[in-house]
Amino acid sequence: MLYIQNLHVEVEGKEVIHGLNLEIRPSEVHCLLGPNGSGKTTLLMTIMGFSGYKVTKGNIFFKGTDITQLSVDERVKMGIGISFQRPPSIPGVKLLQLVELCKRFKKDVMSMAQELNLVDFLERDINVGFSGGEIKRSELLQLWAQNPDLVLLDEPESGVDVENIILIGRIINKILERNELGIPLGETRAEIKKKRRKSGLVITHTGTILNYVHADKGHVLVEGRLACSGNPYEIFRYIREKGYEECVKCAWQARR
Ligand SMILES: Nc1ncnc2c1ncn2[C@@H]1O[C@H](COP(=O)(O)OP(=O)(O)OP(=O)(O)O)[C@@H](O)[C@H]1O
Repeated sequence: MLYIQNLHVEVEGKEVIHGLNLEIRPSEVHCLLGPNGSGKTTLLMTIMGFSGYKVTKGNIFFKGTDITQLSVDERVKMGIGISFQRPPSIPGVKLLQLVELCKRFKKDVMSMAQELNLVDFLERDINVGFSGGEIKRSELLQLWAQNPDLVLLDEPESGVDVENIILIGRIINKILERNELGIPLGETRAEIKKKRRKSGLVITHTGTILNYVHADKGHVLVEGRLACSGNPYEIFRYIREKGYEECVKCAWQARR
C-alpha cells in the first residue's frame, strides 16, 4: 500500500527526516512513536504532499505508483487521507459543505454525523470555537466521508476525554473497516476481487488509542530516523519503563 524508500525531507531549509524506509502492506495498521520534534508529523505531511515539506532524496510509492512529485489533491483522489494534529479553523465554510465535498461514500452524512455526535456542528464554521475533542471528531467525520484506502492519523486521541476515546476508536475501526480485534471487515468475494484493503499509520504519544484500534507494527522515530520497529505493544511497554534513550540504545545493540 505504502512504500517509502530512503526519504530525506527538508523543512524551512533544515533536514528533518534523514533517509527513512517504511513499508505498510495492504490491511496493515502501523503506529509511529517518538519524542517531541522527532519528525512524525513531518512524515505524515510529506506523505500527503503538502508544500513546505521538500523531498530532497528518496521516493514514496502508493499502490505501486511513485507519488513523490504528485500534488495533494492527486494523492487524495488516489486514496490517501489524513486527520491532522492541529487542523486550521475555516471561518465562512460550514462543516457540512466540506464533508459533502469530500464524500466518496454511499453512507449519508447525517448518519455519520449522528454516530460522531456532530449533528449540531454541521452548520457551524469548521473548527471555529470547537473544543479539542470536537475538532478530533470533526476530522474523523471528514476522513470517514472521504473513505481513503490509506488512513493517516496524527494523535487522534489527544485532548479527547475517556468516554469519547471509545467512540473515536470505534469510528477509526469503521474507517479502517476493522473490528476491534483489528480483523478486516467486508471480506466479500467482490471486495477480495477488488483487493481493497485499508491500511493506517497512526501517531500516538500515550498509546491509549491502541487499546481500541489494533496496530500490527510499531516504529520509533528519533531525530528523523527510524530507531526501532517491531511489536507496538512491546515497544510501548519498554518505552514506558525505560524511556526513549534506552529504547534507542537497545535498538542499536540489536543491529550490531
Ligand atoms: N514549518 C516549520 N518551520 C520550521 N521548523 C519546522 C516546521 N515544521 C516542523 N519543523 C521542525 O521540524 C522538527 C520536526 O517537527 P514535527 O512536527 O514533525 O515533530 P513531531 O515528531 O511530530 O513532534 P510532536 O510529537 O511534538 O508533535 C521540529 O524540530 C520542528 O520544529
